Amino acid sequence: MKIAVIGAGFVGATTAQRLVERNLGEVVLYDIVEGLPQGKALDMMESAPIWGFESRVLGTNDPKDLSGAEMVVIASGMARQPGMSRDDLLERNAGIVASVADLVHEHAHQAMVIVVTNPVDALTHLVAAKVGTPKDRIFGMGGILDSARFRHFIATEMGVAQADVDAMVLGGHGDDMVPLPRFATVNGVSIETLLSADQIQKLVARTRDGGAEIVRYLKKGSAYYAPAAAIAQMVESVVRDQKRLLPCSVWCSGQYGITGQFVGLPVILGRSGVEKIVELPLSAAELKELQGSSAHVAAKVAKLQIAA
Ligand SMILES: NC(=O)C1=CN([C@@H]2O[C@H](COP(=O)(O)OP(=O)(O)OC[C@H]3O[C@@H](n4cnc5c(N)ncnc54)[C@H](O)[C@@H]3O)[C@@H](O)[C@H]2O)C=CC1
Ligand SMILES: O=C([O-])CC(=O)C(=O)O
Repeated sequence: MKIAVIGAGFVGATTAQRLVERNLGEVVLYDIVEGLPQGKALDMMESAPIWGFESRVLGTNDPKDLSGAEMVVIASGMARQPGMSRDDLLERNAGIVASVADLVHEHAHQAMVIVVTNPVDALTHLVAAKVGTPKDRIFGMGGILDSARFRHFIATEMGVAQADVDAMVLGGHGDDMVPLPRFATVNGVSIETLLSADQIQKLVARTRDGGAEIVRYLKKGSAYYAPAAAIAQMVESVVRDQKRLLPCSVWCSGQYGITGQFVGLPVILGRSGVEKIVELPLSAAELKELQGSSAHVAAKVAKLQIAA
């Protein structure tokens, strides 16, 4: 499968690396900065004999190279700086993503699209509107990353294997995301029986702050190793038709009482894209939080004044 990654910055380039190292397809890494995607692609290809992968990555500044891509990952745009929220990126990144959406529409309008640029839920809405991608073939990345952070924090707090921890974070990928401790387990055992309410609340708060915590350390940008792993997991579920159950920002048409917008929900991802939105039996309080987070996304979308 030909997979285009748009934006050869920290997230885009690390994603390209993860995709080729897992032999998930032929990757085209596109950026507007001359030489940047070419240099990073050549560097990655020079690791192929050592690391032993056969997939190739082509770096380019020519939008024509996007032609024929079956999947497009959009990771172009500004990353936040300390003190900023993801929402503060809305106007700047909407302009960048809108111009990228025009390129995708022109060169790869049949492609399945994964949006990463923040604020991701609102910008997924923008791309869907501009490219005209069917709603089950476009989704945003946020929930897998937030869930991975929650899982990591639980594993670290308990001193157990990372692989034994499962957890789910729903809602918009922002400060009011909705971690669900009631659905978090260590090898099938609810964390509510293993940790105190106070410990769980601290893990939830650290998860909500997870992106900002990295920004405070890096000072000049945001996370990219875990984000790239999350994107690669989405791509792999589609390319290998794995039908993984993963939280992704998807178009809601009544699920969880939410209609006409993108927000993070559990979905089954397979070869045809979003094959099913899974409806969990949320408590009234969890549902209220999810709907509140989705109302926040809707307010951002309203600011973008996207033509219907
Ligand atoms: N959804 C999520 O969970 C996550 C989202 N992000 C977001 O991903 C985005 C990228 O982050 P980084 O890679 O760290 O930033 P970066 O600054 O390292 O890279 C951004 C790249 O986009 C390129 N670019 C700008 N305009 C472009 C255009 N019109 N066409 C093609 N390329 C263009 C830039 O030249 C740059 O190379 C940010 O908006 C960040 O907030 C980052 C991590 C997680
Ligand atoms: O925090 C940011 O701005 C980047 C991001 O979305 C994350 O790492 O969760």
